Amino acid sequence: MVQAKTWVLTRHFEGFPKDSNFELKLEQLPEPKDGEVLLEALFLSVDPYMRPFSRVRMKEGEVMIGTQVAKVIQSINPAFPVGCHVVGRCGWRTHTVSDGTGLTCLLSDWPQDVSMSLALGAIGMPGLTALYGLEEVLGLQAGETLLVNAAAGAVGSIVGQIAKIKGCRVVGSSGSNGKVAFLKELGFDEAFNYKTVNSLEEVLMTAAPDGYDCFFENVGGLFSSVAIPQMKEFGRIAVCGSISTYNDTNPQTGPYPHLTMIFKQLKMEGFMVGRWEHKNPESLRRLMAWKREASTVLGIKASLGLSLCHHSTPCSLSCTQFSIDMEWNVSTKQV
Ligand SMILES: NC(=O)C1=CN([C@@H]2O[C@H](COP(=O)(O)OP(=O)(O)OC[C@H]3O[C@@H](n4cnc5c(N)ncnc54)[C@H](OP(=O)(O)O)[C@@H]3O)[C@@H](O)[C@H]2O)C=CC1
Ligand SMILES: CCCCC/C=C\CC(=O)/C=C/C=C/C=C/[C@@H](O)CCCC(=O)O
Repeated sequence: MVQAKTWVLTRHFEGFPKDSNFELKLEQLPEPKDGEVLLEALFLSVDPYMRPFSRVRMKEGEVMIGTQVAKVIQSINPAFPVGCHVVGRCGWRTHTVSDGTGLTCLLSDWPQDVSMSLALGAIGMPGLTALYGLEEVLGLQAGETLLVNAAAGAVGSIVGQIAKIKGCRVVGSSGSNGKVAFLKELGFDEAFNYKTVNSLEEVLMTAAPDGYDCFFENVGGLFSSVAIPQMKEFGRIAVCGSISTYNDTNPQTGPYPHLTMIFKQLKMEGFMVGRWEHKNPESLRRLMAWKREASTVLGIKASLGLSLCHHSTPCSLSCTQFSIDMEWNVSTKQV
């Protein structure tokens, strides 16, 4: 009988998540029955969406939500034979008995020299979010100028790279000089540290004096208020995330964008990556093809072992994220 280690959300987050929000619990798993598989987690994902999602979708005492790459170690389900690798919404746990619901096999020809951790990053949900935001929401065209914030993150870094592949001019913001250097390495035309600039407005204007055709919005709040007036007439904004507001205990208020949106005739559309799930198999192949065409393109490791920022491990960019070490100790310090 297998014993799973699970991380349980003991208390809903108030402000920034803390170690004390979680408790390690052991769970005896039953033997898999007909149609079931036993999974062993290899890579675990931590994404910003878990903060707002957990608040509305979870009860205290439940295993923390999250996606993982897992290996099938026992199977009575022909769709998932022993040894195959899957992506599944199993939550923060080492082992899972699953009837196959919500499991997706990794691309059958996943190359040996590409870490499967990318199935949680560039060639997984964050990569798909970048692709759909650019193609389905913004309809980004060659020659256009794109702004993306949280640009060194799992989504933003792919947004910038795909936009460059499409022949666009890309401006990205991030919160450290190390991340700015990383964005330059990825081929961003302009990158700046929003925490140290004297004037966000000035730096956005200097980076794109004629304004922005498209804005891939990950941050919300103050950044958004300053960026929206920098759009060109008929500019398009894809609202992917609002990470600067997820830990707020009191909602942020204005300035509100309505007047700028009217005068500049802007389009702003929120989206969730799941809207285009039917396109995922083909889209994942496209992301993998880009990754294979040029080793630097989309070459960001999602996570190694169970360390959970989306850069390489150890992360040289000082991301403040959750991490869970190989002994399954959870921590919210920098990784
Ligand atoms: N709509 C959808 O379907 C999806 C939306 N998302 C959203 O996309 C966004 C990016 O996600 P992802 O790339 O996975 O995230 P990552 O965890 O990879 O990166 C997040 C980065 O956001 C920046 N950030 C954090 N707090 C703040 C803040 N208060 N103000 C400004 N920036 C901040 C930090 O970078 P820095 O140091 O540069 O500030 C941080 O590293 C999130 O908003 C997420 O919710 C993600 C997946 C799907
Ligand atoms: C309920 C409030 C939602 C607010 C939206 C917040 C942020 C946007 C965002 O980050 C959306 C992310 C979507 C991620 C989807 C992930 C799926 O692949 C799996 C999620 C299901 C799960 O983990 O159980």
